[in-house]
Amino acid sequence: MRKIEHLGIAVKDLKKSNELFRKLLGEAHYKEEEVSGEGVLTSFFQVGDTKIELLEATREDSPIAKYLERKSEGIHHIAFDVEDIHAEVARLKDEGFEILNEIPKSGADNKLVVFLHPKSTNGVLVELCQEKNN
Ligand SMILES: C[C@@H](C(=O)O)C(=O)SCCNC(=O)CCNC(=O)[C@H](O)C(C)(C)COP(=O)(O)OP(=O)(O)OC[C@H]1O[C@@H](n2cnc3c(N)ncnc32)[C@H](O)[C@@H]1OP(=O)(O)O
Ligand SMILES: [Co+2]
Repeated sequence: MRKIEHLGIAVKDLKKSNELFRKLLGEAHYKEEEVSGEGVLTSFFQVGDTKIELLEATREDSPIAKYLERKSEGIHHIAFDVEDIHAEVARLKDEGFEILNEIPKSGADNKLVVFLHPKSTNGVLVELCQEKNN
């Protein structure tokens, strides 16, 4: 794990939250991107060498919609940058973590992503991400 790539925050209204986080961070988001496979519309803010990812649900069965039903807005996941996602998945599986998708899927911002079940990580949803073209 090289660094915290981003923190994911579940929000109800991306437009309003973009404005709120612009005020908070002093700089606007640098991109919005829909990831249809995950049922989310994301927006990214650069903070030093890491990022904040805001996530709004785009459909009822989106993980973000389910999360907001059960809990409230707030930190949804922590994402770590990894050099070799397949090697990390194998290592973490060996260590007994529950991998939600062993085959990396397409995330936002040109990344391959894998999630670990929060039940195996002290209640924190963990995302691994690897830059697609490295
Ligand atoms: C675009 C991409 C990117 O960055 O590139 C993204 O981030 S996409 C981000 C959106 N995509 C994802 O999150 C994909 C991975 N997530 C999932 O597969 C799912 O959301 C799960 C994490 C498995 C949760 O789904 P579901 O609630 O249906 O599952 P379940 O019944 O197995 O487990 C339910 C238990 O997990 C807890 N739980 C659910 N979501 C949680 C979260 N984000 N953080 C911590 N705990 C969480 C529930 O409160 C419940 O706890 P109790 O049992 O104690 O009540
Ligand atoms: Co994420």
